[in-house]
Amino acid sequence: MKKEVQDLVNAGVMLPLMEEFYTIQGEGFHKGTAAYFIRVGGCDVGCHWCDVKESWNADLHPPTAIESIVENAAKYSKTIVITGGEPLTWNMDPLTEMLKSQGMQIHIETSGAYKLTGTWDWVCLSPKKMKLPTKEVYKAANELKVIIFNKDDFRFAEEQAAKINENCILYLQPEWSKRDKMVPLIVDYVMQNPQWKVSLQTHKYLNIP
Ligand SMILES: C[S@@+](CC[C@H](N)C(=O)[O-])C[C@H]1O[C@@H](n2cnc3c(N)ncnc32)[C@H](O)[C@@H]1O
Ligand SMILES: Nc1nc2[nH]cc(C(=O)O)c2c(=O)[nH]1
Ligand code: SF4
Ligand SMILES: [Mg+2]
Repeated sequence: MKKEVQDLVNAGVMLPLMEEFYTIQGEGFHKGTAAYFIRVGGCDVGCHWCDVKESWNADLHPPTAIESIVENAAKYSKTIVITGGEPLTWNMDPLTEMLKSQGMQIHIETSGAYKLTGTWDWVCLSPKKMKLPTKEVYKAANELKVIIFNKDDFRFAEEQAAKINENCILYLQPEWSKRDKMVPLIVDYVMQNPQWKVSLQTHKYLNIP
């Protein structure tokens, strides 16, 4: 990548854009709501069950001016979800400022592993054991969404819930490939521990992006 472009990416005024699509938020608190998704490339958290591994290598995704990202988004929706990859790999201040100036509601899907940048109307924190969230993200999170791949993830979920702000809504979401095994355990767990709610990847059942 040319140095000029690299500098713009580092500043957050260009971002490696993997894909953008208008769909229904499938997961968590806003499931069922129409939203425009912006998927930014780049992630080195390394979840072995990640369902978008193609996003990891930022070099495979074209550096794109945030003006053009915002211009596209404005055609579709007032509700924007920034995801990835790990969006907090990059400085989210310029993108979120520009989306806000267009009056958009901006949500983020994040592992919280890097510095919290950007201004957000909704923060979905999905913490990962390999790279834990920063203190700031625990404070800012509106929902905590822990992925359940095995039984130890229930322990991890409680450990994360102990660190989160008191208004945060708590979700357990089955890892997709383990859903048949994990869903019954999650159902029992939520009935025993009703401070938690179930989140499913409903878009996968609906066969939409
Ligand atoms: C692909 S990640 C991108 C955003 C950010 N890197 C993160 O992990 O939160 C979007 C959401 O999908 C979840 N996810 C990824 N792979 C999954 C899988 N195989 N089963 C269930 N949820 C998954 C993540 O935990 C996260 O909540
Ligand atoms: N429909 C739909 N809802 C989603 N919620 C979080 C997603 C993500 O990959 O961040 C996602 C996604 O990829 N599609
Ligand atoms: S942090 Fe998110 S994008 Fe990165 S590997 Fe894990 S699930 Fe995938
Ligand atoms: Mg997804």
